[in-house]
Amino acid sequence: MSGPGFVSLESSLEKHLPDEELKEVRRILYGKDIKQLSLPQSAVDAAFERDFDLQGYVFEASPEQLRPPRVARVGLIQNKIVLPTDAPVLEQITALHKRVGEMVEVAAMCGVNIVCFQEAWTMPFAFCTRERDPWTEFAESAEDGFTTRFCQELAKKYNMVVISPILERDEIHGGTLWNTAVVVSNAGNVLGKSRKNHIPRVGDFNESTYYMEGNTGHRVFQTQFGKIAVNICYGRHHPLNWFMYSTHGAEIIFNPSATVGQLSEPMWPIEARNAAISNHCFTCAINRVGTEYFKNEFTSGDGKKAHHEFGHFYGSSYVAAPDGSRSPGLSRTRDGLLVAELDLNLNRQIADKWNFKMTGRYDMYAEELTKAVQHDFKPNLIKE
Ligand SMILES: NC(=O)NCCC(=O)O
Repeated sequence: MSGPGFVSLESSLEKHLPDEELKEVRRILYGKDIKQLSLPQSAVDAAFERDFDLQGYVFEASPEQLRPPRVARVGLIQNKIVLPTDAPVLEQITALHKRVGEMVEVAAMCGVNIVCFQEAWTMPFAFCTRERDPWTEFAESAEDGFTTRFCQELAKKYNMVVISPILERDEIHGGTLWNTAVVVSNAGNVLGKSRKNHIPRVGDFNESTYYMEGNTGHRVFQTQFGKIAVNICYGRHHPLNWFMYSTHGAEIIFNPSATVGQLSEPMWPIEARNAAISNHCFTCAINRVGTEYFKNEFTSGDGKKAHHEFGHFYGSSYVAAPDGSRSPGLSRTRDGLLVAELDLNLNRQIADKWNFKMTGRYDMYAEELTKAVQHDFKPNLIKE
């Protein structure tokens, strides 16, 4: 059942497993028990009235003698599009600003310091259609577009870092398009942007029709609340992409995504979590939610019938920690805000325990990779 009929793995386990067994299943599936974060009643009420899932968790670290805890609260927002995909472009964008704006207000009530939205949050995920019109009209300047200005207002109002993944129009380079996350500091300044490094060519993810592989490398943004990076969607299938953000010092790596049940759901709980473990950092996986309908049929190049829908975006956003623990996921079917309090001291504590940065044979890999990318590479393959 890859569609909207199944609410979440967590609710299914709770419904069907006896308490003692559930505890063991959780231990094995989710790692150490993480505490629920107590959220203000005003926030709980507002989420109920505004009809979205609100969950909060705490990832603690051990007390240290020389360092005080380094606590940051992150907010992950997943949402459906608001208007039909054939509504006028500006109305669609404005309706999404309004919806996400009211969710950010609740994030502020919960004390969130850094909020991240889903991939291409101001638009339907229309790249499946391969049509240019009107979808390229959703593209905006990362520096001073309508949406960036909106995020700057949110950032200033709530003293919150805002990560805003958009379709970028780059006027300096001939109006080219990019899939870009804009990072706005809590003072409301555009700290910078980070472009999607890996562009999918799978199923209906026809994004290569619109934009190319990003050219901003593995930027890490020093914010007041910690060093953050943004590994956009398809980059989560590339362990070296996570690794490079971590190599540049990222303490929290956000993964704003848009992916559907039929394609990737069994991979979803593993990839960002594995990245948190192998890189000694926190990761935040955010997926779009809902089913989007497009007026013109499109095909998937697989001999099957043309269709109007991409499939169900299954939400299930979650946070993973370097010790292998993770939060439950948000709903598969509803808009949601996941608030997580992270003690960033956990990163070094786990690094000191497991030593992956020390035991990693990066010099050996660097040398072998340098050879492997040459056209005349000879694999180290021994035959009888
Ligand atoms: N948006 C995007 O890159 N999706 C690709 C499909 C996937 O990574 O599951």
